[in-house]
Amino acid sequence: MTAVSVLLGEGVYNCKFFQSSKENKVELTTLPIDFSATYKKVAAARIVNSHARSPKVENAFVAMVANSPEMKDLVTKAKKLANSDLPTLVLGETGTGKEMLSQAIHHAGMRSDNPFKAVNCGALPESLSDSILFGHVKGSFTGADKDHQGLFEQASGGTLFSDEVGELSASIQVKLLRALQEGEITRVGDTNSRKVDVRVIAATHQNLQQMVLNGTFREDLFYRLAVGVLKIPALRQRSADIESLTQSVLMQVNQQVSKHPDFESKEISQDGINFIKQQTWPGNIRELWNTLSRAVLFSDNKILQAEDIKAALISHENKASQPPVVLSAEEYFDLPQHIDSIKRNYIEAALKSCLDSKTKAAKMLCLNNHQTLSNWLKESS
Ligand SMILES: Nc1ncnc2c1ncn2[C@@H]1O[C@H](COP(=O)(O)OP(=O)(O)OP(=O)(O)O)[C@@H](O)[C@H]1O
Repeated sequence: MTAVSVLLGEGVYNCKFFQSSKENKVELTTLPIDFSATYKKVAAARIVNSHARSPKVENAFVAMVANSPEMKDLVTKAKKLANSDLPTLVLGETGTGKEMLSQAIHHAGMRSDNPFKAVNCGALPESLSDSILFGHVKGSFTGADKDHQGLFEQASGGTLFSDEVGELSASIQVKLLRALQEGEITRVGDTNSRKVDVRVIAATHQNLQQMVLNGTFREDLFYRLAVGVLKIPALRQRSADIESLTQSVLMQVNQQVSKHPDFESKEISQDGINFIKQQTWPGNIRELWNTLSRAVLFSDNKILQAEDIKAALISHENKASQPPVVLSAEEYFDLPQHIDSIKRNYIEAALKSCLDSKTKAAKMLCLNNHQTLSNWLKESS
């Protein structure tokens, strides 16, 4: 009779099989089944799922309000991704919580003891982006008076959150691809490359797939980044979150201003919450946060009412400042030209205050991306 026994090796899946018989005693044997291929996926799924419910993971996500079915589903996926160490792409409009979600993934995962570094690729000065991301060696350019570690090296063992990844120039896209593919970077001016072990979580409010089609974003980089994809819904698409988000943000705003000598903790009425629910919030949770901060600061009411929120809304103020339009029946008014001139004025003002950063100016004007801003500018000139 032949008995087969399984001996577990160092890893969970390293198995050796022995068979014993009177004739041959005990000998190493092979089985016509690839156990590791069959059970590895099941075991891995079990590990990821049990990890996804651990206290460490729950703590990492505790501050994220997620009551709506869309957000619950998203957070469940994010918890699984946290332990997978896969490159992750977080999509969502401005202010929806892309950085907060990425931080939670980092803190829930196995890299949590190492740094979380964040970079806004849209705000990187063209001439320094290479050095900021990948570092430089002394003397590589004017002002490089000592060796400098880039963010990739600073995030060693941890996570690099690359916000507005669609803004990276073609040459930096190539270097990022190499860092992801080979795990290697080269400092500016260096002849040797260095190994890096960094998880990249990229984020964007842009349509990267469209950018791939337009030829402005590398297809190979897109597929490298878009392994785990998480799309955060806009605030107006998750009304079930608005009340708890409002309460959570209000609590944090109260905490922030609590050191002020005249501080009085504020609450919000149901009427105030209903008003918040009716707004479209193009700036999402960040806009809600800023609006509530202004309302807490300016209102004399201990319980914030709808009119307090209305008064604190920037967009409402803008609308209120428009004069009423009066036109007579025989009058002609060139509305397209008027709209063009409004567009041009606002874009120029935004570019000026954002020091010519098209991405920031587009964000300021609640446009989808810098390309929309460029198109509008071209059309209105
Ligand atoms: N689900 C949430 N629960 C509680 N607070 C949130 C949530 N999502 C976002 N916030 C808060 O909203 C603000 C904006 O979030 P965050 O900076 O992560 O957005 P973002 O999408 O990365 O913005 P941007 O596109 O401008 O970079 C932060 O103050 C954050 O703490």
